[in-house]
Amino acid sequence: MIKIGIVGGTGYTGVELLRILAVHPEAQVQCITSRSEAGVPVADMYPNLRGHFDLAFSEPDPAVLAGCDLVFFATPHGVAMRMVPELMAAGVRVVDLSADFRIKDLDTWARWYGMPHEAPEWAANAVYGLPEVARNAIRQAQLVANPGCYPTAIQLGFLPLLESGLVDASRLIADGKSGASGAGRQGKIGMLHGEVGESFKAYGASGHRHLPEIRQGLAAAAGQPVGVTFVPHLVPMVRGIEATLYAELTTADDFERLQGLYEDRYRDEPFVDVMPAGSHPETRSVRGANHCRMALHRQEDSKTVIVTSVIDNLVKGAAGQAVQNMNVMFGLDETLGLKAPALLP
Ligand SMILES: NC(=O)C1=CN([C@@H]2O[C@H](COP(=O)(O)OP(=O)(O)OC[C@H]3O[C@@H](n4cnc5c(N)ncnc54)[C@H](OP(=O)(O)O)[C@@H]3O)[C@@H](O)[C@H]2O)C=CC1
Ligand SMILES: CC(=O)N[C@@H](CCC(=O)OP(=O)(O)O)C(=O)O
Repeated sequence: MIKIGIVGGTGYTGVELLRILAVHPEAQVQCITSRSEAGVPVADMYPNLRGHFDLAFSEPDPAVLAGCDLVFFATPHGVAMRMVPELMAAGVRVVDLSADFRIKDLDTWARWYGMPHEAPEWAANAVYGLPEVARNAIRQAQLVANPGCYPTAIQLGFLPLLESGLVDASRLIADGKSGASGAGRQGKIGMLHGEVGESFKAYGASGHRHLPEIRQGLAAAAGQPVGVTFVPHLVPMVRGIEATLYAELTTADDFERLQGLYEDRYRDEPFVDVMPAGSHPETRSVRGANHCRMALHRQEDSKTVIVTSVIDNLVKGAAGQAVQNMNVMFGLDETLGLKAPALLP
């Protein structure tokens, strides 16, 4: 059994990790931290976990965490980078769900996250944990930076186009929509039901912190710098991300090849489903599941390829992908604990 610690267990991604790990046959959660709820039994706070966990939340204690095989950080940005060096020295493996280790250029990181990076050596060593791209590196990694939610849906949707060089990499557009759980569990006026319900808006249109992460991943796929416009939107639902992606084919004739290209690229990927061209993947088709579903579209004989891509932000966009990374790191079947289909309706 893999001995697991979770730092930041009371947030949405923390409780989603617990929901997935509760039925994972190789994982044993030993410690789950919360400073504000220390001493409270996990099942008192989250009744969906009654009968699954006999643990109480505890204060983060580096000595206890150092006794784990793997620690997940489900904390706000800036927390993991302060605690990870000590865990690395103790030989513990870490999957960080925050953005602390996702961006390699630390000046860029500091600009978007508003603080200097405090563990630059580990930022350089961390493996960006998108298994569909970096499976071999993840196997060996001591520190995995779990991708952000929008960047997961967007990178998976664009990858085959960029890897094949069939589109103009300088003019990509990603239109993202997320449910409110993407903003976490802390109280914020903008996330009240009365503010989010019956309404729909774009935000971060002049620049969102996921932009440099998306750009970094797409540039690696394209083998050249990319130009990408990303605009996120807040949708009155709890879970789910839908990304509608636009790219210009360099030759119009190539559209017919694209469906085969996508199917070939993801044929062996257990969590990526390429639907028939023209389908419209819905967020509810991935709700609670670790899948990314996508479909290709073209309007008449336009040179614009449209890809629609959906994930559950808390599963493939966070906790599910983190457990997928754990499975890869420990040489387990990658789908262990993640086989459940989506909840529908
Ligand atoms: N929500 C989503 O869809 C996604 C979120 N993420 C990322 O995952 C991380 C967690 O997100 P989410 O679960 O939504 O966040 P929440 O705000 O809901 O939860 C944060 C958790 O971290 C703990 N925490 C806060 N500050 C500290 C600290 N200084 N030291 C130790 N623990 C701390 C909190 O408990 P306490 O204060 O009691 O200690 C709480 O349990 C974030 O970095 C987020 O960006 C990634 C992908 C998707
Ligand atoms: C709806 C909403 O507010 N979403 C969050 C992104 C989700 C998130 O937590 O970001 P990471 O994936 O980087 O951790 C936002 O736009 O900041």
